[in-house]
Amino acid sequence: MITIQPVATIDAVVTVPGSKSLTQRALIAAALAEGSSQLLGPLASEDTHFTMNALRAMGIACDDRDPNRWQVEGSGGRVLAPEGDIFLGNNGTATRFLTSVAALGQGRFHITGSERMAERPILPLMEALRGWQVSIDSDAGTGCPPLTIMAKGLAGGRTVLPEGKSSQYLSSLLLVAPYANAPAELEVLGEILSKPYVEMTLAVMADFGVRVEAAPTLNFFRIPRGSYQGRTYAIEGDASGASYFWAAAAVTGGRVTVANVPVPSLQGDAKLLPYLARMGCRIEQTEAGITLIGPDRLEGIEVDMGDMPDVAPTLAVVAAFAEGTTIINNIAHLRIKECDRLSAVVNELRKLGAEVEEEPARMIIHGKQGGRTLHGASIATYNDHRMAMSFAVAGLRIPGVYIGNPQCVVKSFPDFWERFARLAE
Ligand SMILES: O=C(O)C1=C[C@@H](OP(=O)(O)O)[C@@H](O)[C@H](O)C1
Ligand SMILES: C=C(OP(=O)(O)O)C(=O)O
Repeated sequence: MITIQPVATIDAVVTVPGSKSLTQRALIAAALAEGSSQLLGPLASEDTHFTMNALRAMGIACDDRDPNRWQVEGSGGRVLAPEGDIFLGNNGTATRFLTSVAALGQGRFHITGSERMAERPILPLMEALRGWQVSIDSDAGTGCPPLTIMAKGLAGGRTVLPEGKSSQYLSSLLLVAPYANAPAELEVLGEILSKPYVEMTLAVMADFGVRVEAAPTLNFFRIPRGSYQGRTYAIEGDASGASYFWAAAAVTGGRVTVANVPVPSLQGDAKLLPYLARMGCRIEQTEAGITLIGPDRLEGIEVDMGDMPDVAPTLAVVAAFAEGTTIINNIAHLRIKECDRLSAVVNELRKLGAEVEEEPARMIIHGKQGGRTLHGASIATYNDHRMAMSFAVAGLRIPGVYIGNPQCVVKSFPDFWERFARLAE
């Protein structure tokens, strides 16, 4: 349990660790590439170590002794079947991405994870891989991990990705498609949520030398055969991690500059900034970074967060301090994250005294008197790093906010609490 101390105001410059999404994509592209790669400014966290250790077990040499410069020796697309299980904890990105990487190999791969990962679906990805002649089964028949893959490479040709609530299925297929035995075509059914992550995947693939032909709607792709080329690759600071610091300025009427998230960014979560601007915050872009200046009075807004689920909890906490109502639409996919994040955010905001409505795919927050009616509470974090980090922001304004299981931030931001405490200095 950690106690958050309220602050009068904030004036700080912070840096954040490397992007989790970019680090994991770069690790995979580098692992499959011809030649070696250096990743500059990567994220060292529980999730990225799960990814790296799994790649090592598949025969890829990764050297992370220098925390700012990881070295990866590309295998040219060769993937070995490890003796034991590939355990990926509650890392949804790695579980989805490495399932397809395993399919490139030869032999049996067994992918497992935490109890929660066994509730996070992967069936649409399994079905699309079957379209490329991959033999893959969910051990319990639930369409969730653990999974067994009897790998013999990807046939390529045309396959269809059924509708699902994660863009990670699509990114996963795209990342490995250049290594199929024949040029690949991929059709995607239904609404695509979290689209900027797909654009990020295409950008990283292009940076490592593979260009994909993509329909503007992202529902059809042609992927040529090819291979990634090893390179030196600089990773942006994590925009989702930065959101807690910008939110801190928003709720305290203070000022926070995040030094290492560029705008424009490859990360869709940087688009939280225009939403915070609509709530009344001022955004300034200077050589020092992106500065957010909180207003005297935050206004409620209506937003679609289908494209940026990871910062929906951040916005929800800020909304509790606004005057008027905030409606966050299109967030059904929050229910299959580290926890059911839609319910979790609603429950914990209510503990702080906020009036919140929960619907299947949206959340309505009635900000009363600019947060002056809120009070402290012990916040449960459901072993979800984003619950811990977003509710910490509330504690900067209201006394008596305690965050349970604070160490869950190791998933994406191991030294979050040290950096957060420095806001008060
Ligand atoms: O591709 C990625 O790196 C991610 C995609 C998103 O997941 P969904 O596509 O499942 O929404 C996001 O929530 C996750 O943290 C990272
Ligand atoms: C949803 C997340 O991650 P993943 O899906 O990779 O577990 C997250 O980091 O918020």
